[in-house]
Amino acid sequence: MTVMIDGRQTAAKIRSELAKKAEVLKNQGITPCLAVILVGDDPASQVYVRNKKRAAEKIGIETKDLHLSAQTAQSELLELIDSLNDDPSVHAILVQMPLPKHLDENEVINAISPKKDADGLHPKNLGHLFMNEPQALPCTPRGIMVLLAEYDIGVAGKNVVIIGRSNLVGRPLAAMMINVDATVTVAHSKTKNLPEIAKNADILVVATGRAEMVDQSYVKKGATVIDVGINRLPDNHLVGDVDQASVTGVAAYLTPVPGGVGPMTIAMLMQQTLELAEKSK
Ligand SMILES: Nc1nc2c(c(=O)[nH]1)N[C@@H](CN(C=O)c1ccc(C(=O)N[C@@H](CCC(=O)O)C(=O)O)cc1)CN2
Ligand SMILES: [Mg+2]
Repeated sequence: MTVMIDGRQTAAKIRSELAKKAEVLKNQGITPCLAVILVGDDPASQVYVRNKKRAAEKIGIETKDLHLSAQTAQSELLELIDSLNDDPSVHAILVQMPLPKHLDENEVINAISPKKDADGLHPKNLGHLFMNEPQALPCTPRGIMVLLAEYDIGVAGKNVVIIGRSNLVGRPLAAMMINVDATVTVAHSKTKNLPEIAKNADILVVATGRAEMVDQSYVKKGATVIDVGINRLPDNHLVGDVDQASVTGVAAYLTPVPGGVGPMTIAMLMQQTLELAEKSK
């Protein structure tokens, strides 16, 4: 039997706790505020930004909506970030990724004050994570750790295989897993014998960006499978990086797409915004 991990329900529970925290902050004279920067008109990014703003509103977090044209120059974006860094009414800043190709994402992330780093992607915050003294954390991997805890899936001493080495997911997740005593393998597109390596995992995290790539030949019986992928098929339906039908019955736990990791990313962004607002006191 495979238990489907309900990210929607877990995220909703977290959001209702966060609404109470936001109320407490407001009573202390702090209105938490998240600045959301979107450059260009990528349809998926527009949906994510809209969902983030909606979630913030419901919790009682103010948002500053900064939508820039796809032709925005790097210098203009950096100036905007500078002004938000200096604005005491803004507690958290996020730049929706990916940015248009002409922009340098690393330089942009580096420009955000680490104290207002809603996504936990600034090199200083990643450094804190690597030293196991976490400050702001990347939202998707943090959401995965919370989901595992919610379902009492132990991590210490487990073999964790992460397929994908992005700065957004794979690399920070590896650090988080090491910090709680997992044995971690990070695999990627150049990894040899990938199914064999994946089959060694007690917890398999798939963030390849390739629709339904991972089937049951990658999964050990009884493993936990976390699907980070979001792929829209030509018929408009959404699938993950895991072939869910193939893995069902083999995995003990599986995150669905949609409704698994995605909603947790947004809940963690809200949590981090409140934490940054709290620390600004
Ligand atoms: N600055 C950032 N950019 C990006 C991040 C990020 O964490 N910070 N992650 C992804 C996109 N993303 C948030 O930005 C994100 C993606 C998907 C979901 C989500 O809730 N997905 C739903 C399905 C939504 C749909 O119907 O399309 C689900 O999985 O159930 C939330 C956040 C890249 N960029
Ligand atoms: Mg670029």
